[in-house]
Amino acid sequence: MLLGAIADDFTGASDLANTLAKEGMATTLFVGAGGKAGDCEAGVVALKTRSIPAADAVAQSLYAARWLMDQGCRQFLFKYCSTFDSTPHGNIGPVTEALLDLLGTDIAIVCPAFPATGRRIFMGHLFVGDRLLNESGMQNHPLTPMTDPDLRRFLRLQTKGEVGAIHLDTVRSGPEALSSAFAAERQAGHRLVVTDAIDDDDLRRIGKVATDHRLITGGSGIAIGLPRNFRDKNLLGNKVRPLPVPTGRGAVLCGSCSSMSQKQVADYSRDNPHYALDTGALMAGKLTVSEVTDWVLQNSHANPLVYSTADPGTVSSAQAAFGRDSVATTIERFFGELALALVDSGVRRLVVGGGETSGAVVEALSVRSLRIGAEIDPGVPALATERNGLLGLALKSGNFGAVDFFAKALQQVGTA
Ligand SMILES: Nc1ncnc2c1ncn2[C@@H]1O[C@H](COP(=O)(O)OP(=O)(O)O)[C@@H](O)[C@H]1O
Ligand SMILES: O=C(O)[C@H](O)C(=O)COP(=O)(O)O
Repeated sequence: MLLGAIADDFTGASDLANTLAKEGMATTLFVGAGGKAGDCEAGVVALKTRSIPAADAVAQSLYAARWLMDQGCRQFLFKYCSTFDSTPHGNIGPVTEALLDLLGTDIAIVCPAFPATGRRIFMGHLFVGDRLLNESGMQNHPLTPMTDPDLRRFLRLQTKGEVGAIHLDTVRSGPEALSSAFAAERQAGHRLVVTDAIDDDDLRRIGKVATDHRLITGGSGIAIGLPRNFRDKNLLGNKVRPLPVPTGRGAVLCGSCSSMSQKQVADYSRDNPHYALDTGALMAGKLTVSEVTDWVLQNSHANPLVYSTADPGTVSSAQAAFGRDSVATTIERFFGELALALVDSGVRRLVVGGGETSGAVVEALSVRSLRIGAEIDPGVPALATERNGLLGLALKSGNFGAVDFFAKALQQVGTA
């Protein structure tokens, strides 16, 4: 294994694995660290650490990093959300600083840019499309409302040390100038450096200069230029293999409340059976997994949708009534148990919307690794794994995918 990545949620891990596979690295997505790595050139360890206490996120990330070091990795990538999903006391800073210490290195690029999905960084500020982060809808996220687009200022709330910055004009001034800028940041003691990028060429410029950086952090975009560095050193073996195709019934589970997920749920619901989870009934213990499982199986000929997706007002009301963390945990657990019941009842194609939701589903299925297939929409690949036979999955990041994503994904993760 050449490149080892640690992702703070499952859709993000899938998104990064997609980028690395598209750029020609034989990539495996691991559910947690440990066990046999098999024959891959890039390993992405999916964790569910984005919204847990920082100390726990650091411990789990260091365990994963040590496992990747044992697999022989030369370069390490800490992958978080392209919308920098975190909180003022969140985990991106502490995990990055702990990884710098473990890996014995003194600089980490901080670059969540992912232009293919509209995430761009200019003068240290994160844009989603033509909106600043705090006006993009991410300010309404149920767990990590993003209210400050200034990454340097926001990240500094989480770090021990000062946060540096390299702006677009330097990124575009050639490899020597960019290397010198990183050296200057090191000299200034800035171990985390927010680095501008507004298109894929910027990401490839940064990736090329970062060829010897032991640790890099960002969204999946920052990985675009990394496989080329390994190929230029004749380290890649053209090992990418096509994905096996499962056959069987499908279902869609969506716990994401993003603005795009709301559109996707509405679009899919027009032509397919759909079931909206009643959060109040769920919190009162009046809604059971078995009754929803029965409903899905009765409608399984039409690939039904089950969702908790709701508008920000509805989400806020539920959080006020039952507590943010309690609602989140209960809904995630419900989707995990539902997915397990469906797969063990013969469902062979599962499309999941939401990062935390996907983590709950994949962990409930107790699968150890997933293979990466073709990209369905930017940042979302088809995946395959084994549980009672071949299982096709798609783990959709909250705001990723076109409006018709669910129907498209069901067709691309297997056949009916
Ligand atoms: N109707 C709802 N009310 C409150 N919280 C919800 C609701 N539906 C989902 N959630 C919670 O919101 C969070 C959504 O996070 P996630 O699955 O990562 O979606 P995204 O990818 O959009 O960030 C999860 O913890 C989920 O359980
Ligand atoms: O947007 C990204 O970089 C990732 O794919 C991601 O982390 C999305 O997280 P979400 O919770 O699924 O929105």
